[in-house]
Amino acid sequence: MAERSLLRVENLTTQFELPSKGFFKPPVMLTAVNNVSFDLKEGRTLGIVGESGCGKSTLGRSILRLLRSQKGRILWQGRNLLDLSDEEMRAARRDMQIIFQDPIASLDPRMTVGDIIAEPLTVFEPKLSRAQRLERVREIMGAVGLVPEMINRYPHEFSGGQAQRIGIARAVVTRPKLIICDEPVSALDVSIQGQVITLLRKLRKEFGLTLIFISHDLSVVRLISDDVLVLYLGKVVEAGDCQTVFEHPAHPYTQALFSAAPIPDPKLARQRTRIRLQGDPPSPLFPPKGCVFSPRCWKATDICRTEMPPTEHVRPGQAAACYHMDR
Ligand SMILES: Nc1ncnc2c1ncn2[C@@H]1O[C@H](COP(=O)(O)OP(=O)(O)OP(=O)(O)O)[C@@H](O)[C@H]1O
Repeated sequence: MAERSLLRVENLTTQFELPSKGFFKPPVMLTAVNNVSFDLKEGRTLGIVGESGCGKSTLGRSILRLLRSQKGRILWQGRNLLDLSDEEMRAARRDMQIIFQDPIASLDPRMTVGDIIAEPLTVFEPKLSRAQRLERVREIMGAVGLVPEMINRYPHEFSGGQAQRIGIARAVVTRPKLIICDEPVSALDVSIQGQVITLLRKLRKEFGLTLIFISHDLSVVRLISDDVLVLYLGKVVEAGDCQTVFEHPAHPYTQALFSAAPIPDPKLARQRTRIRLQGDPPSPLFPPKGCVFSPRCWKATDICRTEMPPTEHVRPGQAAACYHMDR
C-alpha cells in the first residue's frame, strides 16, 4: 500500500529582518531557509542535517509557523498552514509538537513535572476533568520511563536525560501526529543520547508518530531516520532515503559531511578518506552566485559559480543539486 503524505513542504523560504544600519536605510533580510521542498510520509522519520547555521532549526520552526516572514506552501492535511488564521493555526498545533535541544532550559522552572506535562492538555483538551488530566499525565509518564512519584517535583531536580523525557512527555501527551525534534540529544552525554533515541523509536511505534529529527550529528540521524535532507546555506543540496544517501552520497558537500562523521568500527574508520573542507560556510546575508557550495567545493567549475544547479534524480530514492555529482 502506498504511504500517505502527512506533510508536504513546497518552496518554503524563511527570512529574518535585521535592523538597518542607518535611519533611512531599509532593513536587511537574511534568508535562513531558501526554497526548500520535501514530502514527508506518515510514520516515517526525516533527518535534517547540515553544519551550524545552515537553517535546520529555522526550517523546523517554520513548519510550525513560529516565524514571521515565510513564503511558499506547507501542506498539512490538505491545507496550506501559511493560509490559516492564527486561531486555526493554534488548533493545528495540537497535532504538531516540538522537542527542544536544551531540556532543562525548555521547561518552566516554577512548574511541577505534572503541570508541565498537563499544560498542552489544558490548552487543547480543556473539557478534560482534573482527574482525567492526571490520569493522562501518569499514563504518559509511564510511557516515557518517568516514575509516578516524580509528578510533584521541579525541573531543576532532574538530570538532562530525565528532563528530556519530561519534554518528550509534554510533546506526546496530546497524541500528536508529527513531532519536530530539534537537536533533542545534542546537550546530553553519549550514553544518555542512546536511551533517548531508543525512547523516541519506541514512542514512534507505539503512538504511530511521524518525526522530523534535526541534528548535526550524522551517526544519531542514521540511527533513527528513514529519510534525510542535507541543508547548506538554507538550501537542500541532497535528499533521499537514508540508506541510499549514506551509502552513496552524491553531492560533494554530503560526501564531505559524511566523511567527517564518527564511525564506531575503527577498521572502517581507518579505510575512509576524510574530505577536509576549506573555510566556513558564507553568511546567508551574502550568498555566493550559482551553487551556494561552490566557494568551498573542490569540484567547482565556471558553471557552478554562475548558475544554480537544478535538483536532479540520482538513483531511486535520491536527488541532489550539483553539476558534478557522483552517480
Ligand atoms: N532570530 C534570528 N534573527 C536573525 N537571524 C537568525 C535568527 N535565527 C537564526 N538566524 C540566522 O539564520 C541562519 C540559520 O540559523 P539556524 O539556527 O536555523 O541554523 P541551524 O542549522 O539550526 O544552526 P545550529 O545547528 O547552530 O542551531 C543563521 O545564519 C542564523 O544566524
